[in-house]
Amino acid sequence: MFAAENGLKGDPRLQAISEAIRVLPHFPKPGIMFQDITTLLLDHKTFKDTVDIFVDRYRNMDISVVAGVEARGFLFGPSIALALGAKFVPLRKPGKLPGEVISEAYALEYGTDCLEMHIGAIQPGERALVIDDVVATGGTLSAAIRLLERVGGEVVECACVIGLPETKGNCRLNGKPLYILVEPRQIDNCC
Ligand SMILES: O=P(O)(O)OC[C@H]1O[C@H](OP(=O)(O)OP(=O)(O)O)[C@H](O)[C@@H]1O
Ligand SMILES: Nc1ncnc2[nH]cnc12
Repeated sequence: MFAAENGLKGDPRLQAISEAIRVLPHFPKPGIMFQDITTLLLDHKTFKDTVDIFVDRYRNMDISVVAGVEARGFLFGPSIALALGAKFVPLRKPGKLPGEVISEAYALEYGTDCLEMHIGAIQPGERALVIDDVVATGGTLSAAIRLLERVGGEVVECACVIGLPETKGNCRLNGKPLYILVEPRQIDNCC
């Protein structure tokens, strides 16, 4: 669900967040409209508003785990975790975590990728929020949900700053709710 349809209708922070995201056409390959959140991070107020919206939403949901998806989920997740009094668990690409891991493969547009999580990072029954910058097909978040559920975690919700149109239907999010702040803008400065 989009934040604007869920209590934040007309909230000027959402428009500011949308406008702070740079849209770069044809990155990393032709035809992709890349949603670049690094420009949002340059704007302290808007960056803080982004984190605060998530913190306000999850403050009273008894979340003890914030799981961030590599790489850009790492930019938002730790701040949210600290504000909630929760632990932060990194979900990393293959071969990056030094300890014993469990892995979940997922489909990309072309080929597959994989996310890994340290065994022992979360305990059965812990309530988790999964955070990333963008959801497009939902494949990445679905793998994240599977990882957490394999060790008995309860995924309360997945949260993203941006939801691409492909998100509609949410069919690949394993039945878990998805909370999105803004839709992508189509273009900034084309070609
Ligand atoms: O919903 P999906 O279709 O799965 O796509 C969303 C994922 O794609 C991007 O990461 P990317 O795979 O580019 O990895 P990176 O952050 O390591 O560059 C983005 O940060 C999400 O994690
Ligand atoms: N258009 C896009 N911009 C940024 N990250 C993405 N991940 C998948 N599609 C993306």
